[in-house]
Amino acid sequence: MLEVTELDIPEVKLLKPRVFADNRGYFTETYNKTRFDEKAVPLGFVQDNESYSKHKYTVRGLHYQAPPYAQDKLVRVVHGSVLDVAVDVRRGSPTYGKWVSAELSAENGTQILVPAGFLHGFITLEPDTLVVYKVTALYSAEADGNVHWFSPELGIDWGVTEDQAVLSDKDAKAPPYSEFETPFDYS
Ligand SMILES: Cc1cn([C@H]2C[C@H](O)[C@@H](COP(=O)(O)OP(=O)(O)O[C@H]3O[C@@H](C)C(=O)[C@@H](O)[C@H]3O)O2)c(=O)[nH]c1=O
Repeated sequence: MLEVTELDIPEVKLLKPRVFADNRGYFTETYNKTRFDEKAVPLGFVQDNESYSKHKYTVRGLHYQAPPYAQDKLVRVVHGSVLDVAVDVRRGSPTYGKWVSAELSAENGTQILVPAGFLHGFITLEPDTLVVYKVTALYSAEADGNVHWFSPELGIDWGVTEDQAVLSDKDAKAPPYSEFETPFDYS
């Protein structure tokens, strides 16, 4: 069983796999290709990632990989919690420049599918947060790009002020959305 719901940008989906609880704890299939392809969208994942963030309010994002290394991402949290954010940057999309967010936690077991053509980022809501995600293209340092997470034009509600966030140097120095030229097209 896999429950799939669409967010306000319908290509961004939330997935909830069935959890089998018993006296020992639980079992769940976090990814089943047949069910995923049937209920969400057929995709070929080629890399699994894990990131650990020590502090509450660590922000990672907003990131993308330009074509031909564009990545669809299937993201979940195995310890702690995050607010996960996806921004539509597909030129010509009816929801271009719009963002959606969802809370992912170890407790709710919710996964988010962030398609290629979106900026992606998250803020940890607890210390010791472990995020794991599958992607459909291999990492490419050359194709890697970022946009400043607190760009005012985007108006993302991160639930914090800018000075509260813990960031990498790269993300702190990221160009604002006003300078971003999207490499993605809507099709
Ligand atoms: C993302 C990535 C990074 N790296 C290396 C590059 C760098 O030296 C180190 C840390 O990379 P970063 O600072 O970019 O890691 P991080 O800020 O966690 O980047 C990630 O953020 C989230 C929000 C995403 O959506 C991911 O696609 C990815 O961009 O790991 C890889 O070797 N493979 C990868 O796939």
